Amino acid sequence: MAVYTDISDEELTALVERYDIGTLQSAKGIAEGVENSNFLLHTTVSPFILTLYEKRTSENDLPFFLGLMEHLSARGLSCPVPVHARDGSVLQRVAGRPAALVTFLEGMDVKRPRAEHCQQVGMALARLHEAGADFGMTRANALSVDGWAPLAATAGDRADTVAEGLAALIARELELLAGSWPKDLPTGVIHADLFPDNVFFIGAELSGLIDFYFACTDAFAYDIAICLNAWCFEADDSFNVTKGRALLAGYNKVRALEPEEADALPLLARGAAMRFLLTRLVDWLDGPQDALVKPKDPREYLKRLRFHQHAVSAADYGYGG
Ligand SMILES: Nc1ncnc2c1ncn2[C@@H]1O[C@H](COP(=O)(O)OP(=O)(O)OP(=O)(O)O)[C@@H](O)[C@H]1O
Ligand SMILES: N[C@@H](CCO)C(=O)O
Repeated sequence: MAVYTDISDEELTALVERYDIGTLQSAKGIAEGVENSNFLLHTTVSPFILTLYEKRTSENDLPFFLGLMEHLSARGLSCPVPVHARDGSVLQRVAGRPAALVTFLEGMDVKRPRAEHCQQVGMALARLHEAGADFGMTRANALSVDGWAPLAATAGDRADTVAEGLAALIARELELLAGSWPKDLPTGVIHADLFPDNVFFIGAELSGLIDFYFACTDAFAYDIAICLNAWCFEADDSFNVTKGRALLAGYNKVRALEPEEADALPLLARGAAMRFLLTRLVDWLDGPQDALVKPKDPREYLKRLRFHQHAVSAADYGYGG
């Protein structure tokens, strides 16, 4: 589940009254997600999503995330849009937490993505990168190469309880990544967490993107590398090059990859696997012991990392083929 904070009926009614969105008819907590508390509200006008931001989403970053959704939507990208209260504000405080109401996006995530889904994700990612080009705010990526060593230190030798030799593997890998991480690739706004649960489809058509709470300013190609990790591996941990080819071709159709971006893909994919391995590892070891929030398995990303360690060029991901 992801409802860490309960809200009283009185508080919800008072919240809805701050907006010009009709009167509240129903509210229910949403089970999916692990980061923040989400509620589906129905008013006499339409459905909305109310998010209460929990501890991993910094309040200082909320103007960036909410402003970005508004900006991308104004540029034609389908994503939730923050709703303005009567006084013009988008950020509220509910049950002691920072909160925002956003529009409801129709569609469903796909549980078993196929190549045609991957192609559409590639196109949507490139559109996001283009639509973000004139966004006026920036946010450093706290979960890029400089942020990984502190996560590894938090896990420490306890990593070996998750997989034999994992602590040493992480140490070696971090040294390599820190020494070779590319610094001059084209950058801009990236989503940074465009996993299948954050992309909605209606039938076979992509209907929109959600969950911009890791968005930041970083290399576009790193965002592609995250998607290759999240969309193109099979349940048996093998890389599906047909899906990789579809994702990269979809991206390239909208925004052509620079040669140096393609060359950097194996290393970026390796770093992206490390990022999710580390955040999952820390959550696995130290996350809330609430049986309702099931931590995601870090070992999935260890297996992906091993694939990337052996990749030599973008062709291994289906690029140019
Ligand atoms: N604008 C929206 N329209 C429709 N459904 C939404 C919207 N925002 C969130 N949801 C629903 O709420 C769920 C959780 O949202 P979200 O992924 O943003 O939460 P999270 O806690 O940040 O999760 P994650 O673990 O992916 O970081 C989604 O899977 C989706 O079902
Ligand atoms: N998408 C992340 C979790 C939420 O950011 C993961 O699968 O580890």
